[in-house]
Order: sequence, then structure tokens, then C-alpha cells
Amino acid sequence: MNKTIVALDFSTREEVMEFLKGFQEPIYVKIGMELTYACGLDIVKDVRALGHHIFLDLKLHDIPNTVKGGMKNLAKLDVDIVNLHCAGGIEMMKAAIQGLEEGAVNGKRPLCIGVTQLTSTSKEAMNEELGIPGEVLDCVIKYAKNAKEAGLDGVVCSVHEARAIHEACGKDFLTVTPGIRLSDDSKDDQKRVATPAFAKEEGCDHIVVGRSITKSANPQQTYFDIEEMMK
Ligand SMILES: O=C(O)c1cc(=O)[nH]c(=O)n1[C@@H]1O[C@H](COP(=O)(O)O)[C@@H](O)[C@H]1O
Repeated sequence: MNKTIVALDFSTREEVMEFLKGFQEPIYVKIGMELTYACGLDIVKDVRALGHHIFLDLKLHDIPNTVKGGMKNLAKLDVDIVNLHCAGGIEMMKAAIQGLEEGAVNGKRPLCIGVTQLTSTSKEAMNEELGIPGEVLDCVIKYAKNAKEAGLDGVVCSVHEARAIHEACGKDFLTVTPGIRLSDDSKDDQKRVATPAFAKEEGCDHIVVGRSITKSANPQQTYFDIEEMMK
């Protein structure tokens, strides 16, 4: 299975198709809000038709009943992974799983992972703006345990928390880690960043990589170089 999930943060179908043209074998891609809000959910079907694995990143966060209904409809798209914000709480996460089970295609629901603290959030912002005291790690572990209790399959976290999450929630509990930067890349809006090599060392199950690949001079080569680093 591909370790790298490429964030297709494009605003047109043409850019997506142009990017994917460079890949003969299926890869793992992430379709998020930028692309979905531009192209609608039809883009999911188009990318699936090319054989690629899909993490549909719409980060649901609402009352339990609304999330349940939303997840039921997302499950029908037969994607591999969907996500939500753990901050919605255990009842919301349980409702999400119920919705996914109700919408499951051929009895198989998508994996569901919870965003703990966004990799763009620093300790200072979490303490002062979000009003959550303490270390980011403690909050992330708490949210991961909640996600596990609710029946989720894993979490989105930074590389720096993945090892502790596996220790707290078991090694089969997925850690999907964005905030990946190659050593000479700019951090942009990310705060808790790490290299692919460090992600491998920390045992991350998947890394999510956007701009380091999509904005590189040779995106396909950069992708294969990163996959190689993760082996
Ligand atoms: O859920 C996500 O995928 C996500 C969670 C998170 O905490 N941080 C984060 O960056 N992401 C996503 O991962 C991708 C990172 O993009 P780059 O910073 O360009 O590599 C973006 O598509 C984000 O939406």
C-alpha cells in the first residue's frame, strides 16, 4: 500500500487530470474542500475511475444527527477514507460511524479518521486562541483516545505525536500525518512539521503531502522519491 497520500489541493479538474497523467499505477490521493467546492463530488468519481485510492477530506464537525446523515451519503461514494474533527466529541464520532455503516457499499464502510489538532496549530494558539491549556501532545492523545472509544479507525495528527498515539491506542490505530516538509521547503502555514524520514522513524502509517509534491519542479519524481524514503 502507498504510504504517501498526495493532497490534490487544486481548483480545477484540468489541473487534477494533468497531475494524475504522470502516474501509470494507482496512488493514494486526498480530495479536500478546495477541489470539492470547485468541482463538486463528481471529481471523486472521476479520480476513482482512474483507479486511485481516495481519502475524502471534508472534516465533518456538526451535531451528531447531521454528521450521521452526511457520513451516510459520503459512504455511498465508496471512498477509502473519510474524516471529521475529533473536537465534535464522542457522541458525534459514534454517529459518524453509524452513518458510514448505513451507507456502506457491499457491506464495507470507508475508514474514518479524526483530526486531533490541526498541524497548523501551535501550542500558543491552542492555549490562547482555542482556550485549551497544556501541551498539544496531551490534547492530541486525549482526542485520539476519544476517537478510539467512538470506534474510529485512527486519527490525523502531526508526526511528533504518532508514536505516543500508537502507544496509547495500539499499533493498528492509524496515524495519518500531514505537515510534511522536505528539509529545504518553507513551512508555509504549517506549524508542527517533519520530514518523511522522521515520519518513517516515528512509525506513521501514512503521510499526507501537498505542496512539496504539487508545487515541485518535477511532481512525479518528488512523489517517488518520498515513497522511497518511506519504505
Ligand atoms: O486533514 C488533513 O488532511 C489535514 C489535517 C491537518 O491537521 N493538517 C493538514 O495540513 N491537513 C491537510 O493536509 C494537506 C497539507 O498540505 P501541504 O501543507 O501543502 O503539504 C492539506 O490538504 C491540509 O488540508
